[in-house]
Amino acid sequence: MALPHYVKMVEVGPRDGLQNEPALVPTTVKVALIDRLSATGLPVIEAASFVSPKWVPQMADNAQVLAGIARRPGVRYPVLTPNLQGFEAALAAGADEVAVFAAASESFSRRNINCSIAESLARFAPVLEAAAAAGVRVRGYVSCVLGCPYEGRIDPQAVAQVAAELTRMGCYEVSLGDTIGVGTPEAARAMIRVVAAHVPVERLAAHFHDTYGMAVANLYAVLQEGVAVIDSSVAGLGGCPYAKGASGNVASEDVLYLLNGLGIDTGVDLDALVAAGAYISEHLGRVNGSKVARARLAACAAPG
Ligand SMILES: CC(C)(COP(=O)([O-])OP(=O)([O-])OC[C@H]1O[C@@H](n2cnc3c(N)ncnc32)[C@H](O)[C@@H]1OP(=O)([O-])[O-])[C@@H](O)C(=O)NCCC(=O)NCCSC(=O)C[C@@](C)(O)CC(=O)[O-]
Repeated sequence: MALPHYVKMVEVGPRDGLQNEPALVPTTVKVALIDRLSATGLPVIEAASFVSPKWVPQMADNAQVLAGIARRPGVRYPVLTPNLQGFEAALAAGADEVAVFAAASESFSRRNINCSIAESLARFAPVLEAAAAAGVRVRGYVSCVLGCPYEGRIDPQAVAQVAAELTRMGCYEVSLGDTIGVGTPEAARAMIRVVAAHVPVERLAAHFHDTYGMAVANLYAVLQEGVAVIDSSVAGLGGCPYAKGASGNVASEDVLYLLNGLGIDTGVDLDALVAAGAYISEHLGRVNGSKVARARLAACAAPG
């Protein structure tokens, strides 16, 4: 299949990236990061999650984050909602889009949201109903699409079943998470082919973590299968609190460099994205997880 002409980049750093930070990141820093990201041309920035603060303390300031950001016209700011309680809180905080999150692995579902896959889907049903009534779009996630930290290999048919059910329930897009970043290109391609037999490929997103350094290669494989929505995290921030050892999402700067090199339009400015990643890396006091950003920053710092 020909490569897409346009890819929608979904920035998940402020949520997926920061949810795993051990020290609480000040709300003002989260807001400043999101505002820097929205100035880069990114069309979607996942801003927070409305989950139990006992489970993920880093996201406890979700409403303050939504209240603090300067919403840019044309940019969407989805938030994660695992149940109706989360949805109602998100709506009250002014969320314009939400995401529900399931898994293709029973063990991961239990560890992440304390219920089976079937129970999670049953919990999402009232969220989707309430969202439809409120005119709020809902995205769906499926975790562990290329491997599970507790069960190992995951059958692509299991991924397809959950993705198809989320679509049937009303999710406009389903994001497929390689939560622990164990995929390789042909496995990613094969998984997409199986899922795309049940859900149109235009409605699928790739959400790949870079634990084994394969994410960019995996993205190139699934772009060739027609996937045109990519989730990524500025400076490669993150990990998952319920997947020990999982590193961050693929870095947004690395994805953009790949897409620019392939001549695929995104509307995102690489220099502005590098600057946003430098800002948060400096705040967190950590090495920038994007190789592209490190190279660009080093080139800027070099004399002459
Ligand atoms: C789903 C629950 C809440 C179930 O947790 P539970 O303990 O089974 O829930 P419960 O309904 O029995 O409620 C227990 C307590 O939580 C409260 N509660 C209940 N719901 C909410 C809510 N929405 N917001 C705030 N508080 C809530 C509720 O009020 C109660 O409070 P208490 O009476 O004890 O004071 C919990 O397991 C949870 O919050 N899990 C979140 C886990 C999480 O955020 N994981 C990371 C995101 S997923 C991810 O990163 C993967 C992804 C999406 O990026 C894709 C990929 O890479 O694979």
